[in-house]
Amino acid sequence: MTPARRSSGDSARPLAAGIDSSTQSTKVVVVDAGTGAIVRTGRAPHPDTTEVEPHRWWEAFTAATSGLLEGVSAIGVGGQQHGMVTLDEAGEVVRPALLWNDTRSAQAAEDLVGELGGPKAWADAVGSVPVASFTVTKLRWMAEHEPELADRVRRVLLPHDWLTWRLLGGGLPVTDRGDASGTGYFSPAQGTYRGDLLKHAFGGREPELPEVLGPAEPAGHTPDGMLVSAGTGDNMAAALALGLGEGDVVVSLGTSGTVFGVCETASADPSGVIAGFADATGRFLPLACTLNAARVLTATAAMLDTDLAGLDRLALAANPGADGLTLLPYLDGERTPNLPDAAGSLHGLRRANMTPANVARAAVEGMLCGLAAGLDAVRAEGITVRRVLLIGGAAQSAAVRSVAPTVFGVPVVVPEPAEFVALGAARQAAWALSGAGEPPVWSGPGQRELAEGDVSVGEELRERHLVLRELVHQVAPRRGEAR
Ligand SMILES: Nc1ncnc2c1ncn2[C@@H]1O[C@H](COP(=O)(O)OP(=O)(O)O)[C@@H](O)[C@H]1O
Ligand SMILES: O=C(CO)[C@@H](O)[C@H](O)COP(=O)(O)O
Repeated sequence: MTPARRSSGDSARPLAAGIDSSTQSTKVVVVDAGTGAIVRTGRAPHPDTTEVEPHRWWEAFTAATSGLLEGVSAIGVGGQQHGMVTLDEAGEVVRPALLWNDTRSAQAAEDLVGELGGPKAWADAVGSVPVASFTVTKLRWMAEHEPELADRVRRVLLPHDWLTWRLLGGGLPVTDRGDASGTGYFSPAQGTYRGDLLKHAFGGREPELPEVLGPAEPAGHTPDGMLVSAGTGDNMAAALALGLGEGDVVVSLGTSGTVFGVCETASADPSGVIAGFADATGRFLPLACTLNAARVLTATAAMLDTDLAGLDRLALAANPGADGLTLLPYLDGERTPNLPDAAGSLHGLRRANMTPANVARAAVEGMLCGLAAGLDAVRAEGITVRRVLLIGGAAQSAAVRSVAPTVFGVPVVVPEPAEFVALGAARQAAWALSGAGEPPVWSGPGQRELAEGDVSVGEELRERHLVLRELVHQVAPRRGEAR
């Protein structure tokens, strides 16, 4: 049946919707497609686990969009990267999706890197050296641990691919080069899948993969006529919303901590620190990702028997440097550096400095120092860091805003309002709707520049972080030390 198309003529000002289906929740923005002005917003939580039944994302999407999509002409989905969604012959989910932050495939990652020529060969082939986050390692894990289930898999999708496919009401799944570049079986430089790597990883099985659409290519229409854009990964969507210029580097503090900029050439970092992703406009998005960001603050607040506002108050009451306390927050293991089995450390304790305020401060400083190391890695890729754009849930924290300029050592701005993944997905949808060669020009977000940091304190904090990191490297379980 031909869907009833909603043309932009249905109303004087067409609306576009953007979805952010990230680790902890689904967020929705509905905007004026011409200006980007926000008209409506919604959100709904996701389960707090590292394997999730994809239908739970659909439930969250349904709840978050309830009553919001009336009159919307186009919709796009930005999703958490890397998650493994497996479908059988009938399009049913074979097993719950393994998310980017599920580290069970760490050994599979090491094995794959060793089997197929080592880190440089992987970086050259797919732009990244796979760690447990990457889809290809999850497929290897499944082939080894759940071979009967693996035999049933006919298609492999990413979270945003699956949601887009559900929005379209079925048919052949699609993706975009941004999200595809996080699989470990797609070459961002060539713009093609590496079916040979997928087949090897998945024990000789050759599941079908979604077609890779161009940045503004429509994926189709929903049964009731909304245009659906290709969608992309959440970091790529945020980059599209922010319209990054020369010298702009984003630090996103969600469940993951990410550091990225946009450039014209593909990255291939054999150290594995930088993932050489593609972006959502036809360019590239070198990115460093830590496993421990916003949740370091929620976990520390819980330990101190307070809430996030209380944690802010404590951290701001402490001296810079937390009187010598250093927290290395590998609370869920770590991805960068690749220490999936490591644990966190609190170092430098003395009777005089063991206060809740110092622990709160050390948590904020420790989380940010991990991202400062990511900034150095992005610089090493040739990206100029003139200023940091601070986004993600934990960018709302007053303590984070106070400490970030010191730790990063460059000017830091906080763009407002906050939901840039959803806004980027909406911008992509508006772009696909317009049929134009370039994304719509929206007035950029309001920006607040944070007060300048203290250069010498910043240097000392980063140095302390690196020293503790070296110590932890020496005692961390050996498997994680390969890179
Ligand atoms: N004021 C705040 N201070 C510190 N953390 C915050 C604050 N507001 C939200 N967060 C944290 O931000 C996280 C959610 O951020 P978000 O970017 O939406 O994550 P994700 O995209 O991974 O789902 C949660 O862990 C939440 O506790
Ligand atoms: O794995 C990565 C990037 O490579 C993560 O950034 C995920 O894309 C999840 O993002 P958040 O939910 O933390 O925003």
